[in-house]
Amino acid sequence: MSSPFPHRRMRRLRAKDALRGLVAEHRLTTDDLIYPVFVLPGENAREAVPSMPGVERLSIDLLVKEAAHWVALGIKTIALFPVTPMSLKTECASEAFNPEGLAQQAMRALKKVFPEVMLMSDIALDPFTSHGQDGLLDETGYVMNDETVEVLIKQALSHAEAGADIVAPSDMMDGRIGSIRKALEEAGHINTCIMAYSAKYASAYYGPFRDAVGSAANIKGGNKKTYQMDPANTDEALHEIALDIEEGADMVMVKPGMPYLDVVRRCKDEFKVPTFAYQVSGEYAMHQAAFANGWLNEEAVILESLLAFKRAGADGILTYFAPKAAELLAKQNTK
Ligand SMILES: NCc1[nH]cc(CCC(=O)O)c1CC(=O)O
Ligand SMILES: [Mg+2]
Repeated sequence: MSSPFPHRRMRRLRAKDALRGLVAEHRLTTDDLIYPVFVLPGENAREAVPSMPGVERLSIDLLVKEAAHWVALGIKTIALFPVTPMSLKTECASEAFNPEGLAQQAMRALKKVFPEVMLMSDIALDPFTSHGQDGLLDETGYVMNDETVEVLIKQALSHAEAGADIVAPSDMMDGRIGSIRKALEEAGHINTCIMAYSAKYASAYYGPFRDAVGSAANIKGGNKKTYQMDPANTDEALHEIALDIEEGADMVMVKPGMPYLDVVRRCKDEFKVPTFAYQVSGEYAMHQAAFANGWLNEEAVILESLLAFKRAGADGILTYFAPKAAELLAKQNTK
């Protein structure tokens, strides 16, 4: 057999924009984006997050104002993360299910003005515990599973009542998806979706987020390794995901994102369910640092980084770049 050259020229299909477009296997659109935002108490409050340049924490009034811009850009889902004052944090995290809590109020305010925008809410106790862990502690400092799940159920119900379209448990307690699903059904919230943070790793990439919500300083024990996953494992991720699907998750998530795209791919191949990934705060921070130094081209790298998630099998991406990416996509489409 002679060599296939020159009949098979891989470069042939790369010669023109239109050809490349024709054979592109994956595409990023604004439909794929979920925008995580931080909510402050009070009014007319706007605070930068030093470790996340370009990200601002906003009080509800400003959040509603800014949301008009995001909606105009085509963003359809917003994930809310409340910043709880230290004075409201307790051992038992009861602020988590306060119907007048910050997340609950923010959801009602946004729903009123933008009924078509989907609201996703974080189910976990870390913004509300005085010790910064995602659950209730026993006397040794261990996060108690079943006791924590009882509180998560109340939190999820209060979010559904406040208008959450998607509740997203990010706590990594065992059995919480099944318990929350059952409670939602019993309360008549049959169409509230659950996006499970199923394969959530004990990652050092969450640092800037913990600055943003003010839980960094107070994490007792310093890490979350007794409930979040070991970065060494992937078979375990599939086991976690299988359980969450069985318990009633509508969508599953892998987190962090870029360093864990192998897990996204394995998840999609194995389960074929709606699969999401979170490009977390640390990933955002390192990109921004490189952009600020002129080391990477901001526009090209943002779109490439997000397209990589699609290629790995993600159906959507939580990203702090969402508005910027939407802007870039709009620009691309009018070219
Ligand atoms: N359970 C809370 C939660 N929900 C999302 C993130 C991280 C998001 C990010 O880093 O952007 C965290 C932090 C943590 O688990 O410590
Ligand atoms: Mg699990």
